[in-house]
Formats: sequence, C-alpha cells, structure tokens
Amino acid sequence: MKPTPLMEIESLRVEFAGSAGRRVRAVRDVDLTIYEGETLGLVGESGCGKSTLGRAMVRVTEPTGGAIRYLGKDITKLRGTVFRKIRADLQMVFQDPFGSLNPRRSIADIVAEPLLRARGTGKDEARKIVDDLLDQVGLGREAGTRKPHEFSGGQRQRIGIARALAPSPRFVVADEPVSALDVSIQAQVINLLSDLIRERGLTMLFISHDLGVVRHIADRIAVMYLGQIIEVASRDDFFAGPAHPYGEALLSSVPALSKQPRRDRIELTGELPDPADPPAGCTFHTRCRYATDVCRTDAPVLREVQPGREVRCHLPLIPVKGSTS
Ligand SMILES: Nc1ncnc2c1ncn2[C@@H]1O[C@H](COP(=O)(O)OP(=O)(O)OP(=O)(O)O)[C@@H](O)[C@H]1O
Repeated sequence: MKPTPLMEIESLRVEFAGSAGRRVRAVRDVDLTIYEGETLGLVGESGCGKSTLGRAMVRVTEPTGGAIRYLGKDITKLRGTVFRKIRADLQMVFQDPFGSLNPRRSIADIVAEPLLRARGTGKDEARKIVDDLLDQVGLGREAGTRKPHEFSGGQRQRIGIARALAPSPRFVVADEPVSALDVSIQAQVINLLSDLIRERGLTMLFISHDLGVVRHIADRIAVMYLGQIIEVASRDDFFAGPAHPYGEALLSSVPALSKQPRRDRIELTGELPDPADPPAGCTFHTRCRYATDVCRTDAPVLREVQPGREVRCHLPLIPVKGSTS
C-alpha cells in the first residue's frame, strides 16, 4: 500500500534578524514529506536548523516563506478558530520538560490545558482523558494532584509527553526529548514513545543530534546541514552507509554505530559555517574531504539517487540509479 503523506513541506524558509542587520537563514528552501504513521528522525549538528524546522512545522515559529501542507491543506496562512482546530492535531514535546511546565499548576491541569483550549472538551471528559494518559505514560493517575517540582527529569518528560498527547494529535514534533535526561533514563522514555507511536498510530518528527537515540526510534532519517536537508534515507540504508559525505562523517564519529574500521574513521573538522553567510556552491564543501571544483561553485540540488533515497551532493557515496559510470 502506498504511504499517505501527512505533512508536505515545500520550499520552507525561516529567517531571523541577526546581529548588525544580518539575516540568519535558519531554514533554507526545505522540501520534505512525512508519511502517515512513520517516525522521521531529523539529525545534524547543533545550530543547523533542526529545532527551527520542527517548530515551524507546527507553527510554534512562523515561517518566512514556503508551504506546510497538512493532509493536503496549506496551514501556513491559517488563523483564528480554523487554525486552532488544526493546531490540536499538531503537538510538540520539548527538550526541557521543567522549563515547559508551569510550576504552580497541578499535573492534571497542565496535561488537561491543551485539551480544554484546543478541543473545547468538557471538564469531566478531560479529567478522564488525563487520568488515562497519566496511567499510560507510567506515572499513575495519582500524579495528577501533584506539582512539577515533585518529579524527576524522566518523570517530567513523561508529563510533557502526556500533555502533548492529550488532544489526540496526529503529528508530534519531539525536539531532543531525551537529551536532558540521564542515559539510563533515556531508553525508558524512548521505549515509552515507541509504544505510544504504535498504539496511537502517531506520525512523528523526532529531532536529535544523537544518532544512537535516533536509530532506536526512526523509520527514516533526514540529515540537515546549514538550514538544508542534504540526505533522506530509510534507517537501514542510512546506517548501512550514508550517501552524503556529511552523513558519513557524522556516523563515523559514533564508534559504536560506525561500520568503518577505526583507522578509516572520518573526522569532521572545522566549525559549522555562519548561517547568515553560508559558503558558495555546496555549503558543505569547506569541510568535505571529497570536494572538487564543481562543489566550490555549483550548489547541488536534493535529488533521488535510489528509490526512497535523496541526496544533495555532486558526488554521492552510493551508486546513482540509471548512471552508467
Ligand atoms: N529566535 C531566533 N533569533 C535569531 N536566531 C535564531 C533564533 N532561533 C534560532 N536562531 C539561529 O538559527 C540557527 C538554527 O538554530 P536551531 O536552534 O534551529 O538549530 P538546531 O539544529 O536545532 O540546534 P540546537 O540543537 O543547538 O538547538 C542558529 O544559527 C540559531 O542561532
């Protein structure tokens, strides 16, 4: 059966005013499709634009240009009640559960809030939904009467997840949901998210700089570099060998995941260039060990090199379909 696109991002741009009148192009003409029921892992170094893209998809951050189609409908210009209804379908789990929970309110009120606001659910029904959710995320309904400071980091992230799921969303952006947690707790929260994704048929954008975490949860991987998507592949294809030199370097830097012998590991040298002033040609050429003249002058486009596999590179590291060379 052909997968149904749930979110289709077209030429999406997000720009911020930087210092000295410069414009930070955090998301640059991104095209990306997320299919119903899948978890897409979005990876890349800090500052490459992952959070901005995720936040723009659910319009926590307003895009500067381009389209975000949710079930075929562009939601970038929607306002008022029409948007509020759709907004309930699109939720976010944040990295820092403590920072995103109001310390003075009870857990039941915190979890119920998006349900009452976005769906207009009655108080009694909301209470029942909240109780069930607190059970489902493993805290137990008794947790509803307590306050955020009474919980550990992992428990607070469970509260954050319950709150995001309260309005029964179809699409969830999880932005580094386990990076603030101890490694021993990370696996528990990832397992919980995986169970909830399966039980509820959720579609998810899972943002992380940690490839080890992404490998446990994502069906497909999208790699971002300086505001652009530079590779999209199934999880198995990506971990078997990325097609973009940047993905290769990222994977090579995680010894436990890399298939390369130690002596062949590739080091990613140099800083991420300034997003307000990206290099000409391929933006990765300044750090790429394979770069040739064309990479310094011509910007590559994101193209399908094998079925289901896209790469933005003049010299991909895998055979290109239809190529005779
Ligand atoms: N509100 C803002 N105003 C100005 N610049 C911003 C703003 N938000 C993000 N940026 C800049 O946009 C670029 C992308 O940031 P973003 O947080 O999306 O990256 P990221 O890949 O999610 O990194 P991290 O994992 O560190 O959050 C960075 O250069 C960042 O400094």
